[in-house]
Amino acid sequence: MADAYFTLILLLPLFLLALLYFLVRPRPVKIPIKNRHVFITGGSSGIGLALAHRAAAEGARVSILARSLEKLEEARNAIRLATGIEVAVFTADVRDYEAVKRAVDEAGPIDVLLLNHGVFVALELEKMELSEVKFTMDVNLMGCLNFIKAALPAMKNRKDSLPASIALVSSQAGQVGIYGYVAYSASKFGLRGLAEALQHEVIADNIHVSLIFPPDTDTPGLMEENKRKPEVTKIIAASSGSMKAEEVAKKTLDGIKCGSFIISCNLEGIALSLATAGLSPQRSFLMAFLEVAAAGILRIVALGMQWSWYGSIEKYYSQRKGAS
Ligand SMILES: NC(=O)C1=CN([C@@H]2O[C@H](COP(=O)(O)OP(=O)(O)OC[C@H]3O[C@@H](n4cnc5c(N)ncnc54)[C@H](OP(=O)(O)O)[C@@H]3O)[C@@H](O)[C@H]2O)C=CC1
Ligand SMILES: CCCCCCCCCCCCCCCC(=O)[C@@H](N)CO
Repeated sequence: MADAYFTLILLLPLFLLALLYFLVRPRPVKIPIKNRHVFITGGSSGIGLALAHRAAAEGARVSILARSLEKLEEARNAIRLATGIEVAVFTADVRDYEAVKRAVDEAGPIDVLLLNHGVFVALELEKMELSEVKFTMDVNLMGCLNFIKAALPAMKNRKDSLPASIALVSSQAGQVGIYGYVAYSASKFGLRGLAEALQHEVIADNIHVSLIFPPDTDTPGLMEENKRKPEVTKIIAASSGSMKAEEVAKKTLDGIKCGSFIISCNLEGIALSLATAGLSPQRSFLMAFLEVAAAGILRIVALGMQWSWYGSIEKYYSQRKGAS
């Protein structure tokens, strides 16, 4: 009897693995980037610039887009200096559909569309101007919709039969809401709904959607954000440490190349993605296995995180009361 139980406990995970192997959708895919057109928005700074460097070094034909031509040319020079490769630059504000359309038409059909542009201010909603809230939503969310709408027809009509990719840079603050990120989290959570629905619509065209969830990353954008960031936002964000832009760029390109729907960047990020797997698509039966096996325990860890974050918020407010 004890033996039978023992065998069952051993066999159960094997059955589960076998089941998940047949169950996971969409099916696994490999997306090459060498000799293909990789278009990166926000490619003049931070994570986008690191992505452009890396994609160029891996042999892709790279285009970068941002608002400031000056920063774009600086980026182009830096990439030429480091790799000897010439990237194409395009200026547009992602909020302006006509300008985006012109850039996309000029650049030619895209194989890997990397929507990385983004703006962020960490501030309580109460202290933010409504114009800043709208700006965040317009750039981070509408900017991606504008771009996809403009680029999709040519992406669908691409000549080769190779798989293509649309990748969106969200944030760990797009997986869990955090103090100071009411507007930002709204814009980044929005990308998830966008991505899940879009994957349904483009799977038949062999286009694969990825969502990237970086933690705090050392970039010019973060330096700027830190000037006004509430202390408690810093404490909560520190739960996931911080990364270099080059490390995030590596995880991102590796994830895109194997078609991962969700791309986490560090260990905390993997735990966060497992804990928030929900109904998102999963191509890897091994990740699916982890999602199923770890669900219960990760919910307890998540509740522990909230316990500690609410503790920080409580402390922050009692100190502020004491000070005034
Ligand atoms: N750094 C971090 O801690 C984290 C960042 N992220 C996300 O990663 C992405 C990149 O961040 P990061 O590298 O730090 O940002 P940076 O501020 O360093 O760079 C942002 C890039 O986006 C471009 N951009 C901004 N607004 C627009 C616009 N309206 N139209 C076109 N281009 C625009 C900027 O160029 P220009 O100003 O010339 O237009 C620049 O190239 C963002 O989506 C961000 O939300 C996610 C998690 C953590
Ligand atoms: C269940 C397991 C949980 C594991 C730990 C989870 C830790 C979450 C921390 C979230 C940090 C968010 C940083 C946002 C960075 C960002 O986007 C800004 N810098 C703006 O760019």
